[in-house]
Amino acid sequence: MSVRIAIAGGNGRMGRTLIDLIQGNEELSLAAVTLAQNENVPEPAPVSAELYTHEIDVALSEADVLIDFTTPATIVVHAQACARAGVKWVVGTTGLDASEQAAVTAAAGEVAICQAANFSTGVNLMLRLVELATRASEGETDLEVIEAHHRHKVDAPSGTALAIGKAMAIGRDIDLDEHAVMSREGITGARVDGSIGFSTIRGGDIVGDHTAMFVSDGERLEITHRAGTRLAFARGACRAAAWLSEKPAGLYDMQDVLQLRD
Ligand SMILES: NC(=O)C1=CN([C@@H]2O[C@H](COP(=O)(O)OP(=O)(O)OC[C@H]3O[C@@H](n4cnc5c(N)ncnc54)[C@H](OP(=O)(O)O)[C@@H]3O)[C@@H](O)[C@H]2O)C=CC1
Ligand SMILES: O=C(O)C1=N[C@H](C(=O)O)C[C@H](O)C1
Repeated sequence: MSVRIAIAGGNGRMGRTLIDLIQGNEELSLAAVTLAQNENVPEPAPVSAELYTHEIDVALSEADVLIDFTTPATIVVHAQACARAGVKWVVGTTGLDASEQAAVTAAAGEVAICQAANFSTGVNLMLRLVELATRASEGETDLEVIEAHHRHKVDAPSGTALAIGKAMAIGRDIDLDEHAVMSREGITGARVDGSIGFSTIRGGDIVGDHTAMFVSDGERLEITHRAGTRLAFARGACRAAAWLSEKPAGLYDMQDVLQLRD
């Protein structure tokens, strides 16, 4: 039996990529696609127009797992809807505030959820390498994260950049919020020792580039991941959906799916 998937945000960049991908997937079948209230079924529609709905509850009534790459503003409604319907949830949306994140965590008490800032295999391996490199680096090594994305991206730094910063903070045994420097401008003064700096680039159609830098006097290590296509994220999200279908309630991430934990 295939796992029945509802896709939220079917007209979005990730939503369209997922619709195409799921059609060739033997483990998953497409059960429903949601649209924002202001959106229409695309013409021509890539799948039967009957699969599209504006109502999340209608979509969930047909599905085992919701794959969701939409906006932070949808998170609370989708969290409550998944918990109510007993539908598992793959959450890729980034830029959540504390109350939106709390809604995800609360829903994980009812259903299995896989949440990741980045579903690509490469970035998840990179997160492990970053933690390892931070642990191995000297205390005076300066830690910096650079990310670049397409001109339409609305949140900064990217969720992945923040996840890289978190991996650095874990490796150094410090709190990211207390040590992050999100931007620099004007007479900033010299670099603060022990800080983790973030730099953001937005332009054109860049799918998603991330570099973790370990800079010390006399040498520099850079770990870079470049996504060439959104299929890298969509494949991971589909893998997470299939994996999740066997799991009890709880909050998981892509490290669990890829068995990258210690
Ligand atoms: N974790 C990961 O691996 C990845 C995460 N992302 C994240 O996923 C999110 C989406 O990215 P992307 O696809 O590029 O963005 P898009 O803006 O292309 O797609 C989002 C879509 O969701 C729609 N939408 C908004 N509200 C609802 C709703 N209530 N119900 C259904 N649809 C809704 C939007 O409509 P409208 O435009 O009318 O608001 C839009 O069509 C972002 O937060 C991004 O950072 C992206 C790639 C990979
Ligand atoms: O908005 C995007 O496009 C992406 N967002 C995610 C993020 O914020 O890290 C993942 C990927 O980099 C693409």
